[in-house]
Amino acid sequence: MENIERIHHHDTKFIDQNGHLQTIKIPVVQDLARLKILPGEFIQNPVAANPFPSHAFFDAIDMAKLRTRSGRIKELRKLASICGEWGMFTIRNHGLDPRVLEEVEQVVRNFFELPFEDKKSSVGTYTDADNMGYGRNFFKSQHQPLDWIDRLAMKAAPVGSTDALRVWPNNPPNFRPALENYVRIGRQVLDELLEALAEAISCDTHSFSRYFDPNTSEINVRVNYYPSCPRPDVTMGLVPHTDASALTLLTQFGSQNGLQVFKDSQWITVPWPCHSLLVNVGDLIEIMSDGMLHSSWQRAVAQPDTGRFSVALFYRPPRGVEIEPVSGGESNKYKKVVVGDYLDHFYKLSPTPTKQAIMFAKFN
Ligand SMILES: O=C(O)CCC(=O)C(=O)O
Ligand SMILES: [Fe+2]
Repeated sequence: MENIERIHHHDTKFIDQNGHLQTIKIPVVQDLARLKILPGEFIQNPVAANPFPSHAFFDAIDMAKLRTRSGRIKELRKLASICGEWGMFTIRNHGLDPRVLEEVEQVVRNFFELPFEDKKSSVGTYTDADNMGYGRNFFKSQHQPLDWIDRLAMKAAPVGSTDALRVWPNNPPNFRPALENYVRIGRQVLDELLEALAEAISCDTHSFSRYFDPNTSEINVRVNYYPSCPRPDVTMGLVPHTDASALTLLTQFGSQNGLQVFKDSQWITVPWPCHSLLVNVGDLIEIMSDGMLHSSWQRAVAQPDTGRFSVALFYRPPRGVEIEPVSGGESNKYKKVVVGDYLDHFYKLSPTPTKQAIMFAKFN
């Protein structure tokens, strides 16, 4: 009993099957980790966690080479090959100063080190199920197994989109400037990669970038914290999913073996070093590229003796934009979709046991 009193709870809001807004209390994983407790709601069935890192390796895309006339073609070939195989790739020489990422790590750690009540008051409350703020998100029903994760989510673009909601922590005070710095430079990197990816599959340079607008495109920031877990073999850090973005830029720290991708009929640990950048292809690029690029089916596993953090920037065109697959021949495999319609469909359906949401944009 004594232990139970020391576990705080997130008030998690979700829309139930009847369309009603519900609130449920979900234990704060950081507290469970401190007490080394794994309640039954966290047990995933069937247990599919594969904590064994495989020997996979892929080389990082060298953005300095992409920026040279002589190196670009070769690097684009490498990009097409790695991205085609994995639905994701790592980058180096991207120009994002390591100090920017160090500051992100610092403020994220400082935030999670605050006592629960201070974390809560730092972020404030949010009143609907829009997945923003500190707590648990993407929750569907009381019967859903819980993931071993605490999260913090904010909208960084369009600028001012969450100013009315108090979802940016005000403690530590430099949290928002540090993250916004990462977003500002991260966006430049992603804009470059949108063009490179289009060229890599022999399409017009602007095939993907033309849907983005500096003033209205969206960037959501998600900080994922997977505290050390007493039973990583029976639970999951984050259930399998694709990202509902065009591209997602990620960095991670604390540990590096948490992210897995489903490839060649098995889950493989992504070869992604701490403090480096990973770019993940989301469903919207799969649609825009008419399936020539595919979004990765990914998940995160918890780890026994170390906590892990990842910070993800989800980049996508404005909700009202209609994206049209590049034409690859006689007939397209994917349909035109309005971004907002796709997102509504995606979040209504998720989580799914297999890669399903994308069928919404596919012929047959
Ligand atoms: O923690 C990670 O490495 C991945 C997180 C992720 O897939 C997500 O936030 O969508
Ligand atoms: Fe993801």
